[in-house]
Amino acid sequence: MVTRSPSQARFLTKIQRNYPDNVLRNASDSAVALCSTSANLVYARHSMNFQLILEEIVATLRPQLGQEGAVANYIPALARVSTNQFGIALRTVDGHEAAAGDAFTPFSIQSISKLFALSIGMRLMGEELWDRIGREPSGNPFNSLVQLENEQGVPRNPFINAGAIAVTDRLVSHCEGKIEMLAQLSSVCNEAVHYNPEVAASEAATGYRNVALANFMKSFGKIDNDVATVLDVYFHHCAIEMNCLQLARAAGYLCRDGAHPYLADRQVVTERQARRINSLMLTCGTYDAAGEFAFLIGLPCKSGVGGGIVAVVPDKLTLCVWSPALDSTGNSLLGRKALELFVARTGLSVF
Ligand SMILES: NC(=O)CC[C@H](N)C(=O)O
Repeated sequence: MVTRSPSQARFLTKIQRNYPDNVLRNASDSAVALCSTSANLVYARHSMNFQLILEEIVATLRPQLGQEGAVANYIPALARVSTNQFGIALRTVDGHEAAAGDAFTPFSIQSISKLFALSIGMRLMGEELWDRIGREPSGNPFNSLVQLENEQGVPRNPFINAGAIAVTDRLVSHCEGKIEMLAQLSSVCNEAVHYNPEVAASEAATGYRNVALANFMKSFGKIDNDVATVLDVYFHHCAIEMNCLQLARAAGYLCRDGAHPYLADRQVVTERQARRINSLMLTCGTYDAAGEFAFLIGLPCKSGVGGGIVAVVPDKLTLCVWSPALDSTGNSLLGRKALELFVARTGLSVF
């Protein structure tokens, strides 16, 4: 007799509802896609070989490497990264994995860390976290100052720089921010992860806008701790290095209702919190391109200027794609194209 925790049982019921014949749980690299017709909803079985799909995406996009976009050169340590790289990896709810291209090359996770900082903040503080941080898309670049003045130092959402600095301030009040982040990430991706000290130092040396954002919020009484301390933690979070597969694993709790990707009986966040994080990723996770991402891809996504994008297919899988050349909104150009191809090829989208 298998014993299951309430969260595991809830999760299993949900999966069985979505997949009546349990194909996803039983077949190694197959999945079931929920298809709709104009008349009614039907469950259609597609045999999906995810490894093959990822390899096809790499083959399609590799010829476009280095043609368009630019690396984030406002952080000197990132300006040296070769644009000639592309990786993609995924992990399904039942732990099957696929990886292609440069999926094992470590890169700077940058703003993808905002996703994990938010998760830690929600776990530690619950609703209280929202006293000083909004939940609306900003419609402005990720490092913009303009809205803060009108909105009395309350950032629009936790995924722009001002919002993540505000989250980091709350973390500094509740825990050892740097240590907690590494502990959390190492736990959810099942191996040790590290900061790149050179990238952290490079950010600190040139992070004038972040210094301005933090001081501006402090002037409104919205930052409790010493600004330099908060920014030191924030810069270190951005400077964590991981590869595509590690990130696909680490974000796994977001496609399994908050349940830890590796540890039975352990929630990373609650089911409701996981749903809310996914909602914020969809509406705010790619800055002022969030509308375009929702329109073209329709998945909760979180990007970073290192060129990584994490995407969630709720109840099914988490995906990470990486290519360093960015578009004008700071999102990976080929990363976005890869996600478009993945959704077109698999039909896996929340819509
Ligand atoms: N969008 C990003 O990835 C921005 C993160 C970067 N470290 C910054 O603070 O500007």
